[in-house]
Amino acid sequence: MSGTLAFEKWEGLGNDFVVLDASSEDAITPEQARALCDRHRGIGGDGVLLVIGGATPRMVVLNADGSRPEMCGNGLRCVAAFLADRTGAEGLSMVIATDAGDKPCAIERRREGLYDVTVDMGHAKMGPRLDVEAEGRKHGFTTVDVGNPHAITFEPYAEDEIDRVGPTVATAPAGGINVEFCRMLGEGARPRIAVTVWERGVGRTLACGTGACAVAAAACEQGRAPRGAPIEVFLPGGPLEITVDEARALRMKGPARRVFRGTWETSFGLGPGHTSPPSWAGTTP
Ligand SMILES: N[C@@H](CCC[C@H](N)C(=O)O)C(=O)O
Repeated sequence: MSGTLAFEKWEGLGNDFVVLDASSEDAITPEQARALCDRHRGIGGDGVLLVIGGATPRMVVLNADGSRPEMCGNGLRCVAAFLADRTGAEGLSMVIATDAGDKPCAIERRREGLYDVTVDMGHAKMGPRLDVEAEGRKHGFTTVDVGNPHAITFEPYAEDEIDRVGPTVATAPAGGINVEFCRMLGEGARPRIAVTVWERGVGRTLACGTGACAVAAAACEQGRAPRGAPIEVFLPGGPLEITVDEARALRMKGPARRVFRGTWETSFGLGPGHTSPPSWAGTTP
């Protein structure tokens, strides 16, 4: 079966997604998500974001490997901007439902197709220490759940070591985990943290919004950063501003940008819940 798939491509700090209007959660299969994310034979992306309309719109995330995580911070900013983009409003607030709960978002339009989005990400939950054997030694990680799971280290790691240790840690616990390798750049009143991410179901990405939140929460917990003040988390794709309050409530602020719109002549067929609204099919900005 073949069909035409209308999509938008969005990115937040280089964490990039194929965004699709959908009328149900099973609009595409894991295999189709893998095909869409393929950087050589598909559109290319770190994941697919299904946007299911309704009084409270819903985001469903599929990683590039077709697995379904509970949450995606950069993806949520992209979905909020995708929805705001259609209204033409300069500023807008909305709640978006996710598998990790409802997330209030405030969207400001910077210019055509470029938005700043602030999200109340919910509360961080500190988890048990994770020890993983790799490269002949034990690697210790702090675990933090921000809707999806993260393993965090502030130990120094070389770039090539991250590529070897990252995948081992990401697949160590049942269900997998996202991995963040961190370095404090500045402490005190204006803390800054450099982070390299190895994402579950994707691999190295240029940024991870939930990862930045988890890192900020771990830094506060370990006394590396103060609560209640913005923490700058520098990812390879750029900075995110994260605030962690006394109750571990998280706020994330960062950009979301539409890269292009298009249609894809598919050869794999679409799931029963997929919709291609003619209003935005086939246009390129
Ligand atoms: N890049 C995302 C996280 C996407 C999901 C993650 N790979 C997982 O499996 O939990 C973000 O910006 O948060």
